[in-house]
Amino acid sequence: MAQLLDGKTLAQKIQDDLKTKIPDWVAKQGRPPGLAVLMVGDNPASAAYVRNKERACEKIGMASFGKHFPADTTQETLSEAIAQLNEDEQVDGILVQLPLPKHLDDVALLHQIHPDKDADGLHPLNLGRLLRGEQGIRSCTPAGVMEILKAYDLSVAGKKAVVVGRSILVGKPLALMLLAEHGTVTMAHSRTPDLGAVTREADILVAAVGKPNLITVDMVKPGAVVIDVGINRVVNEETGKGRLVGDVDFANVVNVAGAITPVPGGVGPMTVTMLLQNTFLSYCRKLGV
Ligand SMILES: Nc1nc(=O)c2c([nH]1)NC[C@@H]1CN(c3ccc(C(=O)N[C@@H](CCC(=O)O)C(=O)O)cc3)C=[N+]21
Ligand SMILES: [Mg+2]
Repeated sequence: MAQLLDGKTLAQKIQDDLKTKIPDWVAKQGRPPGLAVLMVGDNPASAAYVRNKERACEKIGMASFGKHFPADTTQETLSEAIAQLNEDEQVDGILVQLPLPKHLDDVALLHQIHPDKDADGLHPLNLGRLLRGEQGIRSCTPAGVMEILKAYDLSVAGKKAVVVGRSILVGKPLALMLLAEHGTVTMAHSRTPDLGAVTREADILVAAVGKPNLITVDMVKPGAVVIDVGINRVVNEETGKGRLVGDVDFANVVNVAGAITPVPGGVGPMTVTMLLQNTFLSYCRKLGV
């Protein structure tokens, strides 16, 4: 059986650490770090994520400023809201919950967030810094993956890493982070022929596509580290209950992999934690520490 990479416990540990640090800062600076979450519409999955983020803020003593807008909100209204948050001294991190309703231009809004308040690490300046190997705010999900590897002493240097999925949210930035840690990185995606032949080479295999059971046991090299970034809600036909699964056929792959992240309880909780950490670091930087 593979070693379980417990992102939930690691996330808890990092959040506890932030929770211990924050009161001292509040005492000295007169205010807590603050995160603003912009959400548009009432997509139930987004609403649940946003609630989680706000609850996590509250738990560690960070201020959260929820900005919830109706589904028919205009680009101008949102643009105005971001401009205000950019100026707001209480706000250290700004996040636009994705996906946005179709009529809105999400990229234009992401570009508008001040790069120093870009808690999600999706502003082109921060992505450019990652590409160049400069310091900057790193996107949360890939940063969470790297934290898991580090916490479990799974070194990347010299390893063959295969990232399946090339989104700007996960696949692309994660490939760059693995490369920065001296991995030999391959990016695979929906147009990759014979995906299994590629993934079987991986010492570190990351699935970030959003397709249940995409990675089957025959696609995994024995002993490989398997990181499952997929978050898929599926309904059990018999019970009618919804549950969360990743992109990896966990039940079978767990018998072959050397280490594996579960879903839930793997990468997901780390994403939220990295968002808090990014906001805290922006706060510290702003105060010149
Ligand atoms: N601007 C933006 N930034 C994001 O980072 C972002 C986003 N938009 N839109 C949606 C996706 C998705 N995402 C998740 C965060 C936490 C869990 C998470 O905590 N998952 C738990 C389970 C949660 C549950 O049970 O529903 C787990 O895997 O254990 C999942 C998914 C962030 N996203
Ligand atoms: Mg893709």
